[in-house]
Amino acid sequence: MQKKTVVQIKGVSKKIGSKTLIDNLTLDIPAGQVFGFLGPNGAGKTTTIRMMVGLMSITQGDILIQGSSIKDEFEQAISHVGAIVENPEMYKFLTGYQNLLHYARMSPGVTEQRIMEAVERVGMQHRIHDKVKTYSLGMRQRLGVAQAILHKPKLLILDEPTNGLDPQGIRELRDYLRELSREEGTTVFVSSHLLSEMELMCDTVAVIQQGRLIDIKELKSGDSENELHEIAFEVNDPQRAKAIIGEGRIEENRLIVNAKRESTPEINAKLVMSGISVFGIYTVKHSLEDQFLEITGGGHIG
Ligand SMILES: Nc1ncnc2c1ncn2[C@@H]1O[C@H](COP(=O)(O)OP(=O)(O)OP(=O)(O)O)[C@@H](O)[C@H]1O
Repeated sequence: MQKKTVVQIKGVSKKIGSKTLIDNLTLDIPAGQVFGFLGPNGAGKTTTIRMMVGLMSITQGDILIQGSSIKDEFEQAISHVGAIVENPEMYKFLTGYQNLLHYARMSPGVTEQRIMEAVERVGMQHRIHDKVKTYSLGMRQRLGVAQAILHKPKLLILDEPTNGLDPQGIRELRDYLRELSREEGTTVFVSSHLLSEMELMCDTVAVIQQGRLIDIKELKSGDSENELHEIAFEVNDPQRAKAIIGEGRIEENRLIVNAKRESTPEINAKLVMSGISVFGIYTVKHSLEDQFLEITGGGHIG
């Protein structure tokens, strides 16, 4: 079955003066996913997002949202979008709820019931009647997301949502974004320069660098047990170790095997029982991380 597509970025380029910020970017974002947009600082993530929400003009190409062109049918296209691109403006001396009520009055059809539903989606029901000035960064962000989803958009766009959050905050963000995509069928598009966060949050990741799309990867969400890792066994006789295991590659005094983490003890036992001395066992690198570091040159990331 063909996947339904919410966003089609079609051959988009952005030029400012003689500088090409985005270079012929083509990308389909399937419905119902948490889709990651990954790239080092300055790769062009924010520029792309600005074009997706009409904050910046498109030099060449087009972006369709639910089939409507952001260039030619802006009102129609943007009606499907909720976004936090820059920091959302909130009135600090009003409560979270009063802020949402204020926005709801500007969006036709948003009922008080929907406001509370959005509040629950981001887990803010216990603090929603407190003043915004008492909120932590994470809570302000939740309020921003609640505001962005009030009108039940098909697409929620968040630019670097994990910036400034602690690990607990990132976990909570991941949980409610996943729930949002599951419960309301919202497609979530998040940008980040951190692969580790994208891996935890996203179903698919598109990698960009210097304004160009360089890779798209589907991630096996929540299935880390079945993921293959490169596991290195530091041994006295790597040639013989390879013959015993029947696979792997040799690097100096190590045999490196591509295997699930759970098979480590089994491989180790096989080696030891065949008289091989094992001095150390460690996971070399995650393959996606490997690729990402290779592609982006490593130094710029996070
Ligand atoms: N208005 C502008 N005029 C000229 N160059 C710009 C403009 N806006 C952005 N750039 C440049 O375009 C490139 C992409 O910037 P962009 O902000 O989209 O990157 P990013 O991937 O979002 O990175 P970051 O995570 O650092 O925000 C950068 O080199 C930036 O300096």
